[in-house]
Amino acid sequence: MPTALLSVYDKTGVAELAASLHDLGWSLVSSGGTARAIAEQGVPVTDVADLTGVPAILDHRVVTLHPKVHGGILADPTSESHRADMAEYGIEPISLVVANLYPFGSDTAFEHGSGSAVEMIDIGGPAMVRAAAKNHAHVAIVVDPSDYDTVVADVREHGEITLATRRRLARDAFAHTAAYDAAIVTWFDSDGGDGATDPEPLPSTIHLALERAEVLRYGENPHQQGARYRFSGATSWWDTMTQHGGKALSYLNLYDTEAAWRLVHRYDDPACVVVKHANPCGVAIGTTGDDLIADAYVKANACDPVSAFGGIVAVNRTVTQAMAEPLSSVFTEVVVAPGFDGDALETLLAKKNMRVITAEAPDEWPFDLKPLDGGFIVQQPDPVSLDRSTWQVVTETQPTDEQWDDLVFAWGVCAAVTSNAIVYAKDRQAFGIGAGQQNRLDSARIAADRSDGRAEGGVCASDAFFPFRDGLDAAAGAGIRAVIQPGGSVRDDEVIAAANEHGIAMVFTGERHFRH
Ligand SMILES: NC(=O)c1ncn([C@@H]2O[C@H](COP(=O)(O)O)[C@@H](O)[C@H]2O)c1NC=O
Repeated sequence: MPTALLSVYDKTGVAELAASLHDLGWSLVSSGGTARAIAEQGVPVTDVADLTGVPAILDHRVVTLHPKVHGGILADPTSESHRADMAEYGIEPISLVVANLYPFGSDTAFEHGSGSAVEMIDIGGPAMVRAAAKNHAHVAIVVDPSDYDTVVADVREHGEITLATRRRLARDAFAHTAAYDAAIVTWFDSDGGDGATDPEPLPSTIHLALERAEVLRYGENPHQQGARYRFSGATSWWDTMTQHGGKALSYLNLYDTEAAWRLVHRYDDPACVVVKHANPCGVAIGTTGDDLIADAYVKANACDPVSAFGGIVAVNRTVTQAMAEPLSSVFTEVVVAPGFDGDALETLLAKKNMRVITAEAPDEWPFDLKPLDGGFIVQQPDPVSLDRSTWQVVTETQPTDEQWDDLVFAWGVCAAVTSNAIVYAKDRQAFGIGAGQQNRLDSARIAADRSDGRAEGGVCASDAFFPFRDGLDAAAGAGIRAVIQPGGSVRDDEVIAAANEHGIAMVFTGERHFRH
């Protein structure tokens, strides 16, 4: 009669599994709480304390850590010396381990204070999981309740859990304990484990444990496979968002939607962002009329309607019917918002190719990783401050109140644009976004070209300093009256003099926002 050892934190389905195994002739051993859950269903089970002769001690820190348990899991029945040890110490073989761990890596575990978080570090569980996974030639290990049916089906069909299943389960088991340990390391790095040590922003090791959340139709191009992965055991707004019909999101939809969703959350006022190829091609704040979010959309779309075709639209307010109507006449891949009025949703869902998404605000992850041969280059994410208290006016001319509003707005947009980035804006509406050029002058030319005179009297934002006065002269030529940039060029004096010559107000933020 084969023996299964069951010791689970998440008791979902464990009594049903135990009942099935019992019906198939297995005997069952289980740790205290799990044994009770099984016995309550009338299934015979031996408490592990009766097997080891030692009760759970040290407040559950030592329960299954015993040679009779680990010997039973790790024994190789084909080994003569193992068989001799088993006979000498009265060890019975265990053919199946069902274990799931204290949920340390989950959001709930992090709600515990430091002291109780330590108690959420499972020791006996991982020891059993790793032991069974190591000995997968003879033992099956199940860490996920969704595998219970597979195990029962295997036993019914083959009289045992097949080697193929055992290998797959062992692989998943090691992935499970690796993710578990990664969560513990991350917890130490986030507050030093005791809340007293300053976390190191870029620690000596980074432990990524990712689980495939969805397989995508393809990657960036149809010949590349693509999938979305998330941190094991954690969820983000991507997991909680609701897609109201429409086709599945593609790899590029995910990438561009993230860019749009992040940028629109930079603003408190009703705002709309249109993104194409990860760069904004329209951004506006709603300022006029009864329906500010509709106003923001119409203005954002007007920035560059050619690029907005097939774009991603993000707003930071509920989508109204007044916004949905003009939006429905523009081919749009994705619209993402915190909510939709009922009639607006109906209007948009009538557009078969539009993916309509309700989502929560995005989170920030502590690392920004970019692949490099043999690893990644890692940095902290770029925090973009729109607080002007530390900014400095460096020209004789001071910005007017309206220009200040536009400068703050344009700085927020500019920091989300691929370098070199130049943004022309007026009345908190972007009119020209020059992105991704290898020289700043070309970005300025593109911004001026796209603005087509509409930013006259408005402002210009530059993600890095102007190395020469030519960019400033180009902005002046386009009728720009105020400029925001980090400053810090060896030719700042020359650039400031140019601004003074043109009677332009110029603000230095002291912070560069290159974006590659
Ligand atoms: N200390 C031990 O020997 C030990 N053995 C098993 N556990 C864990 O205890 C939980 C099950 O306990 P119970 O069956 O008493 O509810 C499982 O999450 C299992 O991983 C242990 N707990 C923590 O390390």
